[in-house]
Amino acid sequence: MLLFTTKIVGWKFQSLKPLLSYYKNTYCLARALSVNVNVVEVENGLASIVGSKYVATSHAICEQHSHDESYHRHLLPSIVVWPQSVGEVSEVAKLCTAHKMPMIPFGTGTGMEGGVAPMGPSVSINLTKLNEITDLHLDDFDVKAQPGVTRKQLNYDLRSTGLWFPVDPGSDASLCGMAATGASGTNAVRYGTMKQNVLNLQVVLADGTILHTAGEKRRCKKSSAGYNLTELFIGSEGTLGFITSATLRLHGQPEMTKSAVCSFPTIMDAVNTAMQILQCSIPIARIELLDETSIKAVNNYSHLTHPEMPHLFLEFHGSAASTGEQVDQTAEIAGLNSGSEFKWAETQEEHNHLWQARHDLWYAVKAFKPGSTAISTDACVPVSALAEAISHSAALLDESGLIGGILGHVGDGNYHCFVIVEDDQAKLVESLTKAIGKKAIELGGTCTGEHGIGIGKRPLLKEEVGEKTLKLMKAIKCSFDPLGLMNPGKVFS
Ligand SMILES: Cc1cc2c(cc1C)N(C[C@H](O)[C@H](O)[C@H](O)COP(=O)(O)OP(=O)(O)OC[C@H]1O[C@@H](n3cnc4c(N)ncnc43)[C@H](O)[C@@H]1O)c1[nH]c(=O)[nH]c(=O)c1N2
Ligand SMILES: O=C(O)C(=O)Cc1ccccc1
Ligand SMILES: [Mn+2]
Repeated sequence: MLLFTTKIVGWKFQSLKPLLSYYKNTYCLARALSVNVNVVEVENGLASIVGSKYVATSHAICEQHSHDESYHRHLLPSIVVWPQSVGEVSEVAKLCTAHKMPMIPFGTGTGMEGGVAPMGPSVSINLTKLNEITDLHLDDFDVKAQPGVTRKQLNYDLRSTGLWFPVDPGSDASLCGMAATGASGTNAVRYGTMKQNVLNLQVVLADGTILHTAGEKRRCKKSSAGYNLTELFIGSEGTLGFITSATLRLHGQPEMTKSAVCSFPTIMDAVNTAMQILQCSIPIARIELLDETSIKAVNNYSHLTHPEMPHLFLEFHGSAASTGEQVDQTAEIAGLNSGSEFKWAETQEEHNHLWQARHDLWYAVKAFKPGSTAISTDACVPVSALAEAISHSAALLDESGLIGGILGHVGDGNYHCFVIVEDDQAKLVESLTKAIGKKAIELGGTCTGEHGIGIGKRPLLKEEVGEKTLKLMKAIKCSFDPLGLMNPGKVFS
């Protein structure tokens, strides 16, 4: 499929032969991308090329760029490049377009839906070398971050300003990758998802065009000026272009933070508590459901001793008076649903340990059976439908006989059902994830609240949005990327 047949000239190399026999096309692309490359090492038939503007890679590096945190495994990228500036991203895009070479933006590779996995010969474009935080406006609560900046890095840099960026997938993902997947996490119930927290994006299109989705320098909290191209890019999963900076909305650090856990006899008691907290409009900052299996995983992995029962992990933000009021109301609702007394994180260490354990749940789940595969669903329903959705998933899980459990950002109606599988159980998992996605759709929800469509949920997208809407989405994609070079095989088949 690759179109490079040009003669290789102007290269210094140690051994060309293995490369040519295996990866002739890759090699030609590398040459197209940079004229000053020195091949310093040849490993497993692939080139490790350093000392150039763009860096091509060894087999190990290609392997690293062939997958994210999910089970999806396809091909290795033909080559990996690290542009050092937005101009270089544009240059790479122009070259790829000239050679009709598919391009895959790579953030930190923490995605859960195979978004960075090549489906055919492709260039993986690692954006982490662009890692500046610029344009911090303390008075306006906004900041601009390049794609190499992660959420932890941003919050570390902001720590003495009184401001913070609250969207937190448990991973230390890149902020632009988070925009690309429409990420959220535990604080979204209070502070919103990436959709509510991005004011503008700089993007590079497949043909190399550089533009700002809301217009250059725009950083206002509202705008009615034309189409909302910023939101169009949020959740686009690298299929529309490269996000090369994100202008983000910041928030004031809460005056007071209180965290507690509460156990319940049944998962439904916990879910009903969450629903009632929201229906009473308590401005809770975090309300996370962990079923019995999730608690077992957390206890084992993070050395905690929670009773092996369904739990809500809770966090309250505000002044002493307002958190006190929120806590009293929440405790009353939990009590009415047979919830236990709250167990408080008394010190900063306990607080950090509690939330780190929650954020590490993915690794805790994987540690259940080392060497096996963990699979996660990501349904989201209107909060009033949460009890029905979760009891449906719990029943399916029970019937399947698989090791698995349920956890969720229940304040948003978003929950993950996870299972641990062996390789020969793929069919079983496929039917389980499909059934959970379909049920969420039937209840007015979505098959993905935060992880994206990626590879595995492409058939569900049609079911969710309908044929006409899907056709329009494809037409939009085509107007940004007429040759279909941006992350092909993702979102759409
Ligand atoms: C332990 C753990 C826990 C969680 C999660 C992961 C892990 C490992 N996640 C998922 C993940 O962290 C989330 O999807 C991030 O937004 C992915 O960001 P990366 O930078 O890693 O993108 P990654 O590199 O994985 O890419 C993801 C997709 O975005 C595209 N992309 C990346 N950077 C881009 C850019 N600059 N321009 C254009 N396209 C780009 C890629 O092409 C790909 O399609 C999550 N998520 C969540 O929402 N809530 C949660 O609770 C969690 N929890
Ligand atoms: O931790 C989360 O909220 C995630 O989105 C990742 C995840 C999914 C399923 C099981 C554990 C962690
Ligand atoms: Mn999640």
